[in-house]
Amino acid sequence: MGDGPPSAEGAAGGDERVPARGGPVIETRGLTKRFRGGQLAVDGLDLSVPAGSVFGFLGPNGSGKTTTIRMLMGLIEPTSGTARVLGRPMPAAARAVLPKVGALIEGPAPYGFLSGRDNLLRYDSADPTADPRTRGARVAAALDRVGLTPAAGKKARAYSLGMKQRLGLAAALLHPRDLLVLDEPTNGLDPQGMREIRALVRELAGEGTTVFLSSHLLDEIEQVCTHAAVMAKGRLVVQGPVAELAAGARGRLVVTTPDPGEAVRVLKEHGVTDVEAEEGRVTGSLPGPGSGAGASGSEASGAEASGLAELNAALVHAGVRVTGFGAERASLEDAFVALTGEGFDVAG
Ligand SMILES: Nc1ncnc2c1ncn2[C@@H]1O[C@H](COP(=O)(O)OP(=O)(O)OP(=O)(O)O)[C@@H](O)[C@H]1O
Repeated sequence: MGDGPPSAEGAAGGDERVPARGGPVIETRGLTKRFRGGQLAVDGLDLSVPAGSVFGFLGPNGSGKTTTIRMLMGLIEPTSGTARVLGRPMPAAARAVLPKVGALIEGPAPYGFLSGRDNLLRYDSADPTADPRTRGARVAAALDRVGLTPAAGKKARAYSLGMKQRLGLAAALLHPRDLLVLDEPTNGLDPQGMREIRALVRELAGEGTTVFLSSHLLDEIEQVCTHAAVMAKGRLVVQGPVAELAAGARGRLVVTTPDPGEAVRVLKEHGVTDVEAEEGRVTGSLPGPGSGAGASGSEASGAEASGLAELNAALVHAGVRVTGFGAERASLEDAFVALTGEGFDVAG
């Protein structure tokens, strides 16, 4: 807040390049923000968001997500580094880029004394490029899109948080957009509200809109995103397709047995770490692909499979009765923990 207005378009040399088809919709190089108090909120960020992706920007509270989004939208200037959105430099090209971007940042703030419909009419009329003759139809379509038609005439102050969030999305959807940027779109919503927003995001992505959404919820990213970047303390930990990120983490071994004590001993002897036993179920971290095995997902799982066979044989050889044996697929949370050495501890 109060970090100065975005500079006028053209200040950075009027670069007119448009992203190649399939090229990044958002691209940053060394993007850094140090606030006046000295707080380094974003530190040397290199982000690349492919066209057509649903890109999850993941990190615990305070990891720099909102600050990054504010720089991408030209709301604050970076301390150093560059950001390009839809192929144009930000904040220099903000006036040309922002009409093509729908954004929902820092929570919805409709006028409580106006109905949902009137909020959208007011919002649309503030847009000099919006044709007043088609305003009513545009607003009705946006309300319909987010499922607010039945509540369109209600004062926004009577809306639940989920309804306000949907109203914010409707405002972002008044015009067709190349990119949607949503900061914590499901924050504070109940499970039903979350499902509705996620379904909407999937629908929009299915129509070809690139969606960039921040979240501190790992399972949310796994459910809706094709790609993700993980932030911790202002720095990028990793980015890539979600399937690859999860595959990079080691799965967890699960053995079901009536002899848990013996199973624990044998597994530990064979290099399984972090072994835990509870009620006939023993779990542990697999000796992973890290040591010597190939780095790609398929090679790693090959190495993992042969390790599994040996562990199973060792258990049987030691006379441990095994009723179930296998590896649970690693989740994005496992990947995060493996990459940062920290739990993904979220306060809310
Ligand atoms: N205007 C500001 N002045 C000083 N420090 C700030 C400012 N805005 C954010 N910060 C600090 O920068 C860091 C990153 O904050 P940011 O809001 O970007 O994180 P976040 O990942 O979006 O977290 P949250 O989900 O809680 O918003 C935090 O330590 C925060 O206190």
